[in-house]
Amino acid sequence: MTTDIRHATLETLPDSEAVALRMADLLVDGVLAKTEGKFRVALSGGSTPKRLFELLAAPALAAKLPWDRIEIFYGDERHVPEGHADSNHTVGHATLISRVPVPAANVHPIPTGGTVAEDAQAYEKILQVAYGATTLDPKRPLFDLVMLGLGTDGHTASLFPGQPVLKETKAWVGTAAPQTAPHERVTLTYPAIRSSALVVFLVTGASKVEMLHRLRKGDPALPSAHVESDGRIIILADRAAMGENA
Ligand SMILES: O=C(O)[C@H](O)[C@@H](O)[C@H](O)[C@H](O)COP(=O)(O)O
Repeated sequence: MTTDIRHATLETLPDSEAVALRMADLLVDGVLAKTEGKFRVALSGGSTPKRLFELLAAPALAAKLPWDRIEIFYGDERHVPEGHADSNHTVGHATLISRVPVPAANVHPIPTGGTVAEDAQAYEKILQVAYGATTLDPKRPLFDLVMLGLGTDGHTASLFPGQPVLKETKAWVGTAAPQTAPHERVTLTYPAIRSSALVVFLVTGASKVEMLHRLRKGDPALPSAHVESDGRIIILADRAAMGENA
């Protein structure tokens, strides 16, 4: 049964550190509960997840995870050369991947060496090989966990307002050329995000108050409000994003 944003579970935490800790718990619980096959997680980009990545890389927590059974993907990527400071994989690699014993074969950065269209197609192929099929089955999610952020314009991943990729109903990966953010982008589409056991939005800080309020109401003007999951959706928000510290 597909979950839409109005049926998401909201958890309000005291601050961004508590949000990161709760996300880490959800990840550990999910990985340990998965008894067969690899746990496929799509990491979100931007600045919010950095603290989560640092927590997951901390020795005490890292030791709890069977890293050989975790496959790491990204929800989106800025179309910049490998190693560029603005790349989500540069951040993910520096703060998490380089610090934990996850096998290199389990890490799938979004390609950025070709044209943005070529790289989107290449990433879709990577996902299909990992999934073992080219058609998504609602009863068998592509991702065990999709982490998403929330932009101050209501975007998520690189599903930005007004972008043609918002209308994509078949492809798993698309491209975006946002006017309000740097770089062309490669992004998971709604169908790929929907193929998930759990979607978790991480929303922290006072700058997100308006968008979080509109997201929770399912405001159709927000690309993030069209996110669905074949599993569950959880919104982890701190008090600042809920406007409670005003
Ligand atoms: O590549 C990206 O930038 C992200 O995927 C994007 O969707 C991000 O999650 C939001 O813009 C929130 O960004 P912050 O966490 O920096 O507020």
